[in-house]
Amino acid sequence: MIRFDQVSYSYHQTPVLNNITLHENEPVISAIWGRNGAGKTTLMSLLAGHNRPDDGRIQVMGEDPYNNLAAQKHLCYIQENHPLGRNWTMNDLVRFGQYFHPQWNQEFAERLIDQFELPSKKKIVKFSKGMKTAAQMILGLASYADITILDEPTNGLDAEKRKYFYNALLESYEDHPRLFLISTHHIEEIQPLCESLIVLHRGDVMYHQQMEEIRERGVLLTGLISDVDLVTKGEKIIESAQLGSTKKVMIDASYSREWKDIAQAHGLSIEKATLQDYLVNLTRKHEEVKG
Ligand SMILES: Nc1ncnc2c1ncn2[C@@H]1O[C@H](COP(=O)(O)OP(=O)(O)OP(=O)(O)O)[C@@H](O)[C@H]1O
Repeated sequence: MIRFDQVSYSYHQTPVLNNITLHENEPVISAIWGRNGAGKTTLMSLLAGHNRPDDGRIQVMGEDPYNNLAAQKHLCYIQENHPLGRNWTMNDLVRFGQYFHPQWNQEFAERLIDQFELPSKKKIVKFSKGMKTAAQMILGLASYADITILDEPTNGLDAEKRKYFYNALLESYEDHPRLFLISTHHIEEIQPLCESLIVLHRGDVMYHQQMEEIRERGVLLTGLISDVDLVTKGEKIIESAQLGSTKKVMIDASYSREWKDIAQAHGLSIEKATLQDYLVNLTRKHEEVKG
């Protein structure tokens, strides 16, 4: 469905994406995670055809997305602070959606507008931050575009509205499976919905894996320093802290039956790290190793 082959991109001679290769061949919900400045927005805007790579090739449904209507008809890219007409109301936004997206689902759009309690005649520029985000997400979800790209889709949404968004995302995906690429800093909330995870780090694809594999990773062990050191010898430790005679470490391993047995045998407490903490530590460790 999408392909990046050895793609590089720089802003004014400063490299931002370095020789990226990334293929997503199936309709899945895929999360893109990375720390600030990792290159997520740049990658998404290249995919949407807003910019052209310096090197390499990008394809959307077999087409180069840059300046190409044949690719654009498959795409819906909702940026953070998506540019909308100054005088637009929700009625205008829906008309725009119907006009630009051949697979637009009007009934779904109307239902979401009701659910998010968005006034149909008020100018969107006068909406609150969360209401603006909801308006943009309705455009993305109801587009039913084959490739839907959402940049930080829950920014400014309160807990209840985020829940509405996740339910709407799942409903629309189940109704019409397609590729969703969703960049987020809030990986814990969205990970149950995602089948794939792309981790971008300093302009490189550090991981592109099945979510079910990566969500099991990150084991926290706590106990006496000597016991912790003994069982973690040879393991990849991605975080470590000591307090008196107690040590707590996070290791880059799967939270398995085997690790639970080892912990019990050595009197250590064991927990699953959150995915967010695991990814933060993993990318930090990567930086330390690379120097
Ligand atoms: N228009 C631009 N001109 C120059 N540099 C830019 C421009 N846009 C982004 N950059 C730089 O490119 C790098 C990647 O930025 P990008 O916005 O793609 O990262 P991101 O992963 O989306 O970050 P965040 O999580 O903070 O939104 C950063 O170093 C940023 O400063």
